Amino acid sequence: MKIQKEHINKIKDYLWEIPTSFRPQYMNVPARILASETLLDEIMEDRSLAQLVNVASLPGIQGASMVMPDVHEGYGFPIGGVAATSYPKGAISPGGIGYDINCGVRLLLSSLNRETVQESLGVLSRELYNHIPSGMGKGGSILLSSRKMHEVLRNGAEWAVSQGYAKAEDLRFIESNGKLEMADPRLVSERAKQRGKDQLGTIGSGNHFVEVDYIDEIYNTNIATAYGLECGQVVLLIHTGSRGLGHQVATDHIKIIMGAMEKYGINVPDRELACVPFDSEEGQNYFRAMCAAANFAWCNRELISWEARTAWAKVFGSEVDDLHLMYDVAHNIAKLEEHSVEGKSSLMIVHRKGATRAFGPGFPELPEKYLKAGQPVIIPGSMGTCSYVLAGTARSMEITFGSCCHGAGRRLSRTAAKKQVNAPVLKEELRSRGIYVEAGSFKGIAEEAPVAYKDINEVVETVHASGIATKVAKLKPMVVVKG
Ligand SMILES: Nc1nc2c(ncn2[C@@H]2O[C@H](COP(=O)(O)O)[C@@H](O)[C@H]2O)c(=O)[nH]1
Ligand SMILES: [Mn+2]
Ligand SMILES: [Mn+2]
Repeated sequence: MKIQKEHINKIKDYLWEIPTSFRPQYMNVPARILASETLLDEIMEDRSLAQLVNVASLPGIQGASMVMPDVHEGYGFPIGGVAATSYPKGAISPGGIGYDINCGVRLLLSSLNRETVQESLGVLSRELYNHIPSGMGKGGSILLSSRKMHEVLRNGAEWAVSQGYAKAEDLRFIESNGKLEMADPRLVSERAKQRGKDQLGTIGSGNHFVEVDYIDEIYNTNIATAYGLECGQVVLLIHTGSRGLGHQVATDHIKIIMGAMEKYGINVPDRELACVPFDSEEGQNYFRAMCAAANFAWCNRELISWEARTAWAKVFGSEVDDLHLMYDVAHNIAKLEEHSVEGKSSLMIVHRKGATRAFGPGFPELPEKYLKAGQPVIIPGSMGTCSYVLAGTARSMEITFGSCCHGAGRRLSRTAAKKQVNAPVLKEELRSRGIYVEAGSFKGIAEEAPVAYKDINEVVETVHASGIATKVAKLKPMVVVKG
């Protein structure tokens, strides 16, 4: 089914809708798109909107099936999608979370400024590359026994603190404090545990990275001050998830859930939307395993922070107590949250797949110094353009179930990017612009070239103008370590 422009109604600036009358036989709610006119044209080039319409058929879906402006097609659900289902009988669908459970980003702040680090960038890029294992299947220095694996899966980032890899203060600056209480390590298969046992502290390949940026522009001084951001300040951005462990959890449970659908009489237009009632045995088993994998990812980003802090101290001196965690937020996850649809508030299962939580001011989980500002929303762009920090708003609660975009979003497939991009030339070009790239392969650089991604400025303008998040600061890259 190809979605054409005539199927889409404009609701207001930046908000579009495909009504249920488009596919009344299976759409339970309308499908909504948050995009500028330009981005909408780009979005229509792949299967994202057909997938968005399919998601509207999920049992128990509430309000609307939604996509953010960075949307592109994914496994069953589009990447950049949000779907909230009713608790406890609505659907839980692993495809709505993605294979890299709790892929996410964190931002750490240094006390150094752009000029101070300029001379050290070459050394810094090599030290970060040497301290942080990257690349497909690359293991780290920690080998988890099965007892320790259970502790990590149960306790998330807290485990890293308990072992002396991080200070307890980090935990306050992580979504859900880096730990989902419903995690049950017994529901994570032996195969998944085997895959993950040497993967803590590793970034993996492709789209994942560790990046040194400087703050190029501040848009909202009050919020920037609350977050501790200043113009010219050097910061570190980490993007990765739950590695092979999370992938195996998704693989195992998708198979189980596909097999169980018939029992619950569930029919969806695409097998990749496989789902079961949240309160079913299979639904609970997946959710609790997903929580465990999410905990593994938070612990992973904490361990990578430890490696980065070690490299940092080696380059800038151990007396510099630096790289304080500003915030860590997931973009592939399902959470139980209270939301309101047509004035009625209730508990929902919010699937965010390539979408960032963006809760507004006053959200009690936030550290006190962010309470007035709202939750930090960290949006990476690409290795050659820029990234952004935004703040969640009350408006996001009204229109996107407290969610925002998670990046620029792909516009070229990996294969197409490899055909178009000459990686050695790109690496040199970035170097001439002051950006040091360290990567395991030229193939990885080509796949992740800036041209492979949409215009991050346009994506961020869209979420800012639609009111779901407020622009706070723009970051520009100086060092990029890629898998
Ligand atoms: N600052 C950087 N941003 C990057 C880089 N490579 C990718 N990206 C952006 O991250 C998001 C994450 O998307 P995901 O779906 O892979 O989780 C992506 O949309 C890009 O905009 C980079 O090297 N640096
Ligand atoms: Mn990601
Ligand atoms: Mn990922």
